[in-house]
Amino acid sequence: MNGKASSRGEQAPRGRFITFEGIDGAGKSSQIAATVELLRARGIDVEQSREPGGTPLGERLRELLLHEPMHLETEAMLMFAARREHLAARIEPALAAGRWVVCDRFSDATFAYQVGGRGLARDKFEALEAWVHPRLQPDLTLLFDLPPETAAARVASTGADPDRFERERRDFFERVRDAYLERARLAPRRIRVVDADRAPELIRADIERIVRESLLT
Ligand SMILES: Nc1ncnc2c1ncn2[C@@H]1O[C@H](COP(=O)(O)OP(=O)(O)OP(=O)(O)O)[C@@H](O)[C@H]1O
Ligand SMILES: Cc1cn([C@H]2C[C@H](O)[C@@H](COP(=O)(O)O)O2)c(=O)[nH]c1=O
Repeated sequence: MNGKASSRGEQAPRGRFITFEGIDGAGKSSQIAATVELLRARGIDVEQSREPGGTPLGERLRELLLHEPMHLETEAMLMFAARREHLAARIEPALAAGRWVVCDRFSDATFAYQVGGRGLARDKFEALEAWVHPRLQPDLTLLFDLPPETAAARVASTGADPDRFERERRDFFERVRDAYLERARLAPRRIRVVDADRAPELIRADIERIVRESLLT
């Protein structure tokens, strides 16, 4: 389970890939930390990462993506460029070595934000996804669902300068939320919708149960 190679040189079982998704301010960050802690307490070797980002190049692309105005297709392609690097440099090697990867966002975010929020053509998203990760999908995706006005109030309460996405209007986040829920309907076994409009302890308990039932039994 912990991904270390055995002394007899047997191949470690492939690690598991868990992603967290939701609109900005959904409350993923602290729940990701708690999930990583839960897995480590079980003796699982876990890498935590995020998108866009997760590699030195990906983090530089993140700076551009979050702060530099750009064409919608440029935005989608840069998201997938950062993802390609992330897969090659971190995700694939970790999974192959038996380590688990817990990642803040993956391609469901591109479907939600670029297709749903911005109106990118679906066939362009599908072509990029098929090119960059034709076979890989997360083993489990936790989709934090809540009304955009609640999420916006949470973002505002942090007092941090909002980035290019956080400055979007409520109707943008309504479309992003709808696209996430559509994606969840298309992959109900993989994408589990979590009611994020609740106290953190209740959300945490739900996530523990889902992770246990889906991946630890
Ligand atoms: N269940 C909750 N109830 C109320 N406030 C919460 C809850 N979860 C998180 N928050 C608060 O909301 C703010 C945003 O949370 P957090 O940074 O975890 O969201 P996020 O989903 O990671 O956001 P982003 O995607 O924008 O980085 C923080 O101030 C956090 O303390
Ligand atoms: C992976 C990915 C992300 N985004 C957007 C979503 C968020 O607004 C930012 C990332 O910041 P976070 O708050 O740290 O999650 O990027 C996107 O539009 N498309 C994507 O594929």
